[in-house]
Amino acid sequence: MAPNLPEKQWAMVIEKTGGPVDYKEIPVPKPGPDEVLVNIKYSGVCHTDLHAVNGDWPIPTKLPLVGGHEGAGVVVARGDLVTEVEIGDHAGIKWLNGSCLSCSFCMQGDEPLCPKALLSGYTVDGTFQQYAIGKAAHVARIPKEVPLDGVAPVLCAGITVFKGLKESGARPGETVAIVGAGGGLGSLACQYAKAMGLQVIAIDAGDEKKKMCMELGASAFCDFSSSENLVKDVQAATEDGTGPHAVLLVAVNEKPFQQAAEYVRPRGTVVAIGLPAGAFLKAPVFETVIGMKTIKGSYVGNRKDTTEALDFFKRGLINSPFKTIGMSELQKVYDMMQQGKIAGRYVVDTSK
Ligand SMILES: NC(=O)c1ccc[n+]([C@@H]2O[C@H](COP(=O)([O-])OP(=O)(O)OC[C@H]3O[C@@H](n4cnc5c(N)ncnc54)[C@H](O)[C@@H]3O)[C@@H](O)[C@H]2O)c1
Ligand SMILES: [Zn+2]
Ligand SMILES: [Zn+2]
Repeated sequence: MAPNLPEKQWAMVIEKTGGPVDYKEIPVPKPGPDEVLVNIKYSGVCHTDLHAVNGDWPIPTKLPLVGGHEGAGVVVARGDLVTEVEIGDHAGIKWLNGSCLSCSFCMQGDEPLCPKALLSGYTVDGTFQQYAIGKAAHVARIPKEVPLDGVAPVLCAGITVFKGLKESGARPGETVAIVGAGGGLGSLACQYAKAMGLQVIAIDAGDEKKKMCMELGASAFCDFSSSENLVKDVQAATEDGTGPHAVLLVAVNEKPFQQAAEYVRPRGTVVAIGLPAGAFLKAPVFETVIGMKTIKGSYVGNRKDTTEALDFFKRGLINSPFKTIGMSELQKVYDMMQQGKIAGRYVVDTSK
């Protein structure tokens, strides 16, 4: 442990499921032998953090809990076994805090599927604190020339949509519908899709999100709140009217998970990423079979996806909007998120 580290730090903590989230002083954690301690400067706020507060999902969180899993900062201490990460390196703590690295999933680069995976801001404390712990093998290596506020949302939203687009099999020139395009994952998905040479149909609600999606490179916007027939509108937005080649579902609402298989093009792929509580996917068997459609899930990304997603950002290909707010005001972000009012991503500054 570096001698000049403080004993205490500021953090956002929930004591029980349902919140509230309190700004309080807690001890600075000490890294274990295979871990690093990162002085988090900025952390993005993902809808997953709100699911964790609300207890939406079938897996319980640890309690008390420090949420957050898009944390970007500077390595300030490391355990005795850590050789590949240096003090002073810029690093990111992402959703996958650690995995066993030796099970059959880890061995083939499917670390998110590891039965022993540690989840930041869920099963271990996350990044809504000034000093957070990550397994050295899993921390994201952030190039020094990259701004830590702007890169924070890449650490979950970016990696996840980048992986989802790869899983969709969509090729340059083809069309992808992004459902929930105005949110955190969606806004990054518009940019990654554009950078990959895909055409984007953005689906979300309201003029602010429409304007943002069009600026991010979408070629069409469908407003789910005012459309009388979304399936027809999405198909009509494609060149030959047969629907998009792929659909990325990043909305936090069950309805689009029951619609996407209807408007995806024959041979097309629906990729489910958003995790609305208690929701089910639905598809008409007849059209799915005779249209040879694929429906699949996609879950964050592995270490290689992380490096690649960060590299897109470093090359200046990803410029999704974010707003910065003091970490102590996290509850305000949750309130806006609950109401679907955030266009893009909020990033918290851990110094305030
Ligand atoms: N699979 C994964 O690996 C993974 C990773 C990160 C986040 N997630 C999940 O993805 C979801 C999205 O997270 P986020 O941070 O982008 O949330 P967000 O709140 O920023 O964005 C969600 C967007 O969906 C839009 N929306 C709501 N209903 C819709 C509908 N019927 N049609 C189209 N759009 C609709 C909202 O207006 C909003 O813009 C969350 O459930 C989160 O837990 C999954
Ligand atoms: Zn996330
Ligand atoms: Zn494993």
